[in-house]
Amino acid sequence: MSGQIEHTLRGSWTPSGAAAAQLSPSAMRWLRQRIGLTDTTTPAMPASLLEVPESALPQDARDELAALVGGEHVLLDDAARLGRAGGMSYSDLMRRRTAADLAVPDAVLLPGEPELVQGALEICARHDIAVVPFGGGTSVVGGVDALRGGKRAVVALDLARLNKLVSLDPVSRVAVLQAGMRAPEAESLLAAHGFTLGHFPQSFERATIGGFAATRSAGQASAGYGRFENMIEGVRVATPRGEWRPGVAPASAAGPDLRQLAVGGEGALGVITEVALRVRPAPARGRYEAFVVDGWQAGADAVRALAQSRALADVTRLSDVEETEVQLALAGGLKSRALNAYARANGIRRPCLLILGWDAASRGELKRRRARTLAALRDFRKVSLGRAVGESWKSHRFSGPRQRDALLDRGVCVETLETAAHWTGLGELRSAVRTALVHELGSARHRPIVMCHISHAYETGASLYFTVLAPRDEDALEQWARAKRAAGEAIAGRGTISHHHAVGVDHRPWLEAEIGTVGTDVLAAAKRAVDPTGILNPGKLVEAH
Ligand SMILES: Cc1cc2nc3c(=O)[nH]c(=O)nc-3n(C[C@H](O)[C@H](O)[C@H](O)COP(=O)(O)OP(=O)(O)OC[C@H]3O[C@@H](n4cnc5c(N)ncnc54)[C@H](O)[C@@H]3O)c2cc1C
Repeated sequence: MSGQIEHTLRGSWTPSGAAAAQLSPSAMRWLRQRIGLTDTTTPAMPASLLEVPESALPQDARDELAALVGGEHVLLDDAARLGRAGGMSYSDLMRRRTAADLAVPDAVLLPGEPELVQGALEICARHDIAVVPFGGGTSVVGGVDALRGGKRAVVALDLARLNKLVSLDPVSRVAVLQAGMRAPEAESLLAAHGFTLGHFPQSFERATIGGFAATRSAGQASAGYGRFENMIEGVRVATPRGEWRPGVAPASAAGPDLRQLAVGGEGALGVITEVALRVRPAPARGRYEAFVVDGWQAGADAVRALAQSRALADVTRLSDVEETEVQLALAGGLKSRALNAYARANGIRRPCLLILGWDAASRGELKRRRARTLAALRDFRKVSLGRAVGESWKSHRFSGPRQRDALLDRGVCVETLETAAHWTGLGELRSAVRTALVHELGSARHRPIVMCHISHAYETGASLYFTVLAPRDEDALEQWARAKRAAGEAIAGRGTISHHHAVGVDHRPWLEAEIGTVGTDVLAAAKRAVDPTGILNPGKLVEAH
């Protein structure tokens, strides 16, 4: 794992692209057979083949912005602009591979202080220029698409230079971090003081503190450390109307919690420049282990039992039969056969992988917490696969995007989507989404794999995270757009359109059905209050009018 992947790299996760993945020839043979893939290769396209329109940023605005942030921090070159053109969804990556239309910003701004972000917004508002806040650029819902929204031009406001630890209060255990700091840097700065945030999404290597806050991100250890918004004590936000800093105490009854307008505001309700975060002492001990349980429903019941008896491990992750099969097959066919034989010998017919991981301050605490989790699972049939499989999951937990690069090169349509619901409706939600995806992506030639896991569980329900693997159509963008539409329709009325990826552009068609007309009006009113002319991230989450 590298903590320093250049976040303006857009066509692949790491500079070495597919070569960074460990996909063996036997894994690829298995996949070809399983989904009906033909032997095509579609490597990433060089950036020089992508079209970059001339910058539309007016000269007077350019001069004012350069005077404010420094001429060297207003970038107009093609590489800088392409480096902030879109996020990291399958569609974003395919647009790069097929040289389809990219929404390229007219310029990139790199302010170095919160006051300069504020100043830049005021200049952009005066010149009617749209502003897209850009953190790590890992959005998978079109959140950083450089949409102009009828404005004269659009700039990407890259927060990369806002990367300082502003303060650390070890007594209250509150750290104030600037918004452009990336997760690995945040963890290593906090580790130097003996603390951790405990936020480990799969996008950890590239995503930023501001991006996590703006999208209400959820990390793999959310059961132990909470979702990102649970860690937020306060935010500093720049808006075209001026700066505000909601959040002065750990809890407050001074009206609705206004922090939540910036947290989850997706850059449409302000640019977060600093975040005050609850930190915890870095764990001295950790243990990850793996089990298989018999079938999805038994596994979901087991995770519910853990959540409802407050015995969840910090990482609690249940894969369905399909995901278990794929994980093992892509890791090496022999392992898959051996596991199935072992599971069957122990009475498990439909193995579903359950990963449990605990962090603790001491050996004693680790022992107590593990015992509590295992006691809550006592009545569920399960077979232990031991620590090696659990620790291997942990050490590969950021490798998914590398594998995705390799699959993209080989003509696979590979994408994820997520939702959440209460326990009562979770089974129906899973079936509905699965059915929709299999129907849309399947054909006589194509046999898609639709897999699912639970990685965030609550007393009242859980998230569902789907991954699809299917042979790619001629028109890759339309193929996925159809599947995504079908999944969105299946989710509407059964669960939330997003548990942690946010709304962006892609989920807007379903937002009103979820929050109602009154909810949409409340969001629009908030938008008008902070951004009267609608320059902030047009086309995402909410419009001003
Ligand atoms: C391979 C992969 C795995 C992922 N895994 C997870 C996961 O496990 N959990 C999870 O929650 N998400 C995951 N995501 C989604 C994504 O990483 C998260 O949404 C993350 O929070 C985005 O952070 P970022 O810094 O990259 O934000 P960006 O992508 O740069 O921005 C995301 C949105 O927030 C806005 N924004 C960014 N910074 C600011 C700011 N300072 N102020 C205001 N608005 C801002 C942007 O305008 C945009 O709308 C994954 C994405 C990928 C590609």
